[in-house]
Amino acid sequence: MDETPLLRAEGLTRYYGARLGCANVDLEVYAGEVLAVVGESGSGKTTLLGLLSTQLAPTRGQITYRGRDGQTRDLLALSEADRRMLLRTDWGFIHQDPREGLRMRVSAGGNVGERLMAVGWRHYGNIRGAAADWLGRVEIDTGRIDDRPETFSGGMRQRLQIAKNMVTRPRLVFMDEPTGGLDVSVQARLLDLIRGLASETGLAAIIVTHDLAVARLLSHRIMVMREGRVIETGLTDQVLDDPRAPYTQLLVSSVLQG
Ligand SMILES: Nc1ncnc2c1ncn2[C@@H]1O[C@H](COP(=O)(O)OP(=O)(O)OP(=O)(O)O)[C@@H](O)[C@H]1O
Repeated sequence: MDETPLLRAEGLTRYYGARLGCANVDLEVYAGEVLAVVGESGSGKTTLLGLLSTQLAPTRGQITYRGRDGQTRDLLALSEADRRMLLRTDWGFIHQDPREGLRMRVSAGGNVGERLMAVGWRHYGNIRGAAADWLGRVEIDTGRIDDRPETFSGGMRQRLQIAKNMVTRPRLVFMDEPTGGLDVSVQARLLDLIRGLASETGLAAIIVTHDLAVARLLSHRIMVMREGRVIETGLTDQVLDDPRAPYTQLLVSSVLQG
């Protein structure tokens, strides 16, 4: 692993008026590492993901990112155009609801191809070839390349959203409950797929989930949040097998009982 983190946040704090979203979050993510952010509803996970991906402005705090050129930059000082470029190339964002990450009336191939065109690909045959390749990798029949995602099942839509994000070979992917709202059997397949892609491509990922089983399966490190604050952080197996904070103990045991 590279010694400089890919992404580093210090003291990240966000208030919505008087209501706290999250407070004083410090974190680092290294290349090839999957970090899970877990916590109950309202603990600040989505807020944190929004802040880290620069879609939400912090009240306080700093975020730096190491680009492909090896330079570490202050994310909050980037121009809007540079931020947008990062989101299209170096980063991916997998929404819980695939409809937020896809254009439902554009063909599956068009959805994937669009992202390549945004980074300058022009040759139709190459774009279609890359789209077909990625559909295959996420186990969507390439015969469906001209179909719209509105004709796809929930699991297929989510796999298409993943293909769309992965086609530009991002270095960091943000995922917000990527398997939420899907049947358990569909979830299991999707988790396998994400795990395979992450280890194959050396991708770094920050995954927000309330599901400890998802965190266990996908992440190397875990961060537990409660009421906007980080309660505990560490290696996933260590934290889940031997939680230190009483709150984490409660979280882990309630899952075991459930
Ligand atoms: N747009 C907003 N305006 C006002 N308060 C907000 C807004 N978004 C989030 N909050 C508040 O910030 C806190 C953290 O919410 P957040 O959505 O980040 O939690 P979460 O852990 O992602 O929850 P969930 O799992 O339900 O999505 C909550 O108290 C929430 O009410």
